[in-house]
Amino acid sequence: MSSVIETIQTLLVDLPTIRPHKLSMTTMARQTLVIVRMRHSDGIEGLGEGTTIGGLSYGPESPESIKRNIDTYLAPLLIGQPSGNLNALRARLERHARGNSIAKSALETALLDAQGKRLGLSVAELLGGARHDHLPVLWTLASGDTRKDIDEAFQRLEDRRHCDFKLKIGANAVDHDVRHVADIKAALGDRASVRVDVNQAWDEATAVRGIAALQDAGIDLVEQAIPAREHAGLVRLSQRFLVPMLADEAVQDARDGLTLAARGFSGAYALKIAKSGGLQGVLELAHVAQAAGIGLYGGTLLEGTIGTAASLHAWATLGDMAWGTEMFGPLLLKDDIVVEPLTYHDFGVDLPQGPGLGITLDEDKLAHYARKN
Ligand SMILES: O=C(O)C[C@H]1C=CC(=O)O1
Ligand SMILES: [Mn+2]
Repeated sequence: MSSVIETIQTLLVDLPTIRPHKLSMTTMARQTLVIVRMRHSDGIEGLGEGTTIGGLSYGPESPESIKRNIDTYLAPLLIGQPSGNLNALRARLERHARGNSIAKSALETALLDAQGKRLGLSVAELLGGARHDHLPVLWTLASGDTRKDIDEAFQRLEDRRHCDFKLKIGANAVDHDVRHVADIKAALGDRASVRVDVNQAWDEATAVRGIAALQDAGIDLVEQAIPAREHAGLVRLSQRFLVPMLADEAVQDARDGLTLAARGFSGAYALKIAKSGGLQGVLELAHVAQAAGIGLYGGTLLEGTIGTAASLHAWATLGDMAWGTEMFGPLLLKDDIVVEPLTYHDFGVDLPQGPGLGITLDEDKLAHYARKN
């Protein structure tokens, strides 16, 4: 008899960050991973992970709601179903549950991990094959202090860990933020690419003023300067400036990608498995972007190793990503819950090898960091 899904366990795992991570909407001192352990009747376990940033300040899903919605609504849709038909399972989740893209991504990751282990293929191989085994990774400077950010950037350059940097801005007045960014760019010069992420903090008039100054300062990319739903404004900004716009919160899935492209947006899309409900959904968005001549960027919701590995398997199947990736999530965390962490070197990260995600849980670490109530 072919395998069926038997149990789905969810765990909240709290890991401290190596330093406060200051975003426009909140400051993170820890990250909460929602870990999914999906057991199948053939004895195989699939691992998945869902994260968000800053509780509810980023989006409508919180770690607690992800866990609760999987336990109460999504897991019962999957339990007892055949393990191997991922397209049917994805359609079933879509038909019976709206939204909840982070929860769905965690589940689809666990399904793919199990299927890969079952067939002896990596997740990238299941998705058609990896075109890369080493992907570039930038680092986010977000200590909130210009001097500290500059020191951090030089350290990463020296260690050959990162040569592209993203600065999180939008929490302060625009002039203050622009000075902060310009000082960092001036210190780094041509040694590094510097980009900014405003996380929707500006209105369009502020964005016009801020982006003009950022462009003069030599910034390479401006991410989500205005609110997610202001597609028309984002199109105007992309047409007004030479510095390219990166759409993040504005594009969740392929449909958003198509709408924005059809309205005349140019620039790049931040791909995130969490926004698109999983690896298949995010690749659909990537293909729309490719068809529209829009650049690709491998994004993160600050996932730990499992979610980061899942994303890497998806990005590895794509051709060149014009803006690389930001799959540094595990490096922002003080500890890990896997036996073998990802390998970061030479300004990037290696695609994990082996069946499924290529990741093994460290049971002791998991037990230590898992929330007890
Ligand atoms: O891009 C975001 O909005 C989310 C995230 C990615 C890197 C980072 O520091 O925050
Ligand atoms: Mn962003």
